[in-house]
Amino acid sequence: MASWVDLLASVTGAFFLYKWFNFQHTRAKLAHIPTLGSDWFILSYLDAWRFVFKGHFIIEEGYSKYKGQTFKVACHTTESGWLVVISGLEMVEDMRKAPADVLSFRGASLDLIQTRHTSPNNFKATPFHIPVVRSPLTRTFPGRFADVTDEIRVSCDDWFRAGYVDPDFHSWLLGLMEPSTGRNPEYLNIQEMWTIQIAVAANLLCITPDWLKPIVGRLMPGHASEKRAKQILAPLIQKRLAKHVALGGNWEGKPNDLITWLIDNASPEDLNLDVINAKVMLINFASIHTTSLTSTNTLFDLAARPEYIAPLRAEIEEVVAAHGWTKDAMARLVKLDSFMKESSRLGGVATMAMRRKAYKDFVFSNGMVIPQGMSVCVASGPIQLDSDYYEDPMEFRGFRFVELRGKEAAGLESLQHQMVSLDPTYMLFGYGRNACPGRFFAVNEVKALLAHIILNYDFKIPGDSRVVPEPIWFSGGRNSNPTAEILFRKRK
Ligand code: HEM
Repeated sequence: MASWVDLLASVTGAFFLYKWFNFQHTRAKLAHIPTLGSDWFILSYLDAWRFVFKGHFIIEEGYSKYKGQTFKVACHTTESGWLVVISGLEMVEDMRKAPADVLSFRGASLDLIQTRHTSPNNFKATPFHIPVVRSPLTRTFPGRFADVTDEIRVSCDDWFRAGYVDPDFHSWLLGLMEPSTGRNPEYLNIQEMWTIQIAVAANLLCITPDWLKPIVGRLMPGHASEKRAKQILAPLIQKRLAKHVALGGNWEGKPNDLITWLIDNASPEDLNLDVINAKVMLINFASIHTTSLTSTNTLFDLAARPEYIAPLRAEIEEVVAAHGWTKDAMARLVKLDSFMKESSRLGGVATMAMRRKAYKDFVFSNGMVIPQGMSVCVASGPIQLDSDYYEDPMEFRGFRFVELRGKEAAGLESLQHQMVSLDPTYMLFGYGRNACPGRFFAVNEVKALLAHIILNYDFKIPGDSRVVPEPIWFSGGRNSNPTAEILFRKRK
């Protein structure tokens, strides 16, 4: 009779055989695309781990070898285990024009975030949060700009009293617009941690065998956080749902906030507490860390280049004196916009953009084929540092974009060279139909936060250093160094 050891050895052997067969099958499909690293079974698995910690170097190396073409890297966060990287602007345009049912943002995100297991409520629901961000949120915030700046003032006072910066105000702004719940420290902490919990769980799930994922997924702390957030928001959401059902879309005193917009845009199947709560969390997921990283990166770049502080302060003082703390004033802060954009061009939040999954075979105009089931992205980081697109690309020129606007006589209303504009040579917000719908809100929010800090605080890197602390890279994502410090002092 076979012992347990024999049985275990057979199951393990069968599992590896299955993995090996799958690997060979995928390798054959992608044989026409050069590999950066090894395309042998075990070695490519090790390369996928190397990508987690050295992804940005690997993408840079691929770009310098295959600029204008395509290469592939081993990667845990795709279904196939490979990520195809493109680098030519013509190919970027092909991707932009590809229909969503051929190259899918949602397909790539479901793999990347492992949504089926990390947040089943978001997985089951339709993506109705996207039109909510694109339309009512973006339309409403200019008229609510006083709320935005008030929240920034309150948050800055709290942070600097506490002695550290914890940019959390988004939950109140986006999620609730009701200070009693939105400023609830437990809720803010849950929402902030959820983003990290989902990112960690997704990476773990990507290397978990498929049959184990439902079990491992359920054990992840993100589920408990979503449940607790739901308990906190339940009274608010349920009251609104009840009114919506009883009185329809229009009732007296209906608040103009995210929960209302989500309820108004949800289909009948999505109109329930679980889904509305999950959508609030998802929108905060998309906005909290991206916005705080962008603000933090810009602050470090500015603290390391104090010569920019005086001209930026002068611009803010002049514009705010004439136009107050309004959305209109933010549009006039052209130097600050340029500085923020230059900071993101050289740093940003990731070295790749436009990750899509091919739901059908996709053929680029140069004949290159991405087979169905494979994931593809753009080497946006190296493109942003390429001398073909930027003069002296490695030099930090804070007013680079405002000078370009001046040269081309682009008026205030022109989006050209502004941080929100979409451009294949600047992909902080992605490109094409899935480009970030929250970018208008995000840029204005970051600008208002930085303008407030620049006007009200003196700041510097300890020891008057002019060196920006090294960022921490993870799977091609760029995070500010968590041990780095900036010293702040309230201006007299
Ligand atoms: C500086 C801050 C932000 C950055 C750098 C950023 C960046 C991005 C990027 C790169 C994408 C993917 C685009 C693509 O693949 O083409 C994206 C998508 C998205 N962002 Fe943002 N984002 C920011 C702030 C926000 C904010 C504040 C919100 C909400 C108010 C938001 C909501 C979304 C949503 C819902 C999507 C998914 C779009 C879709 O599925 O079509 N983002 N963002």
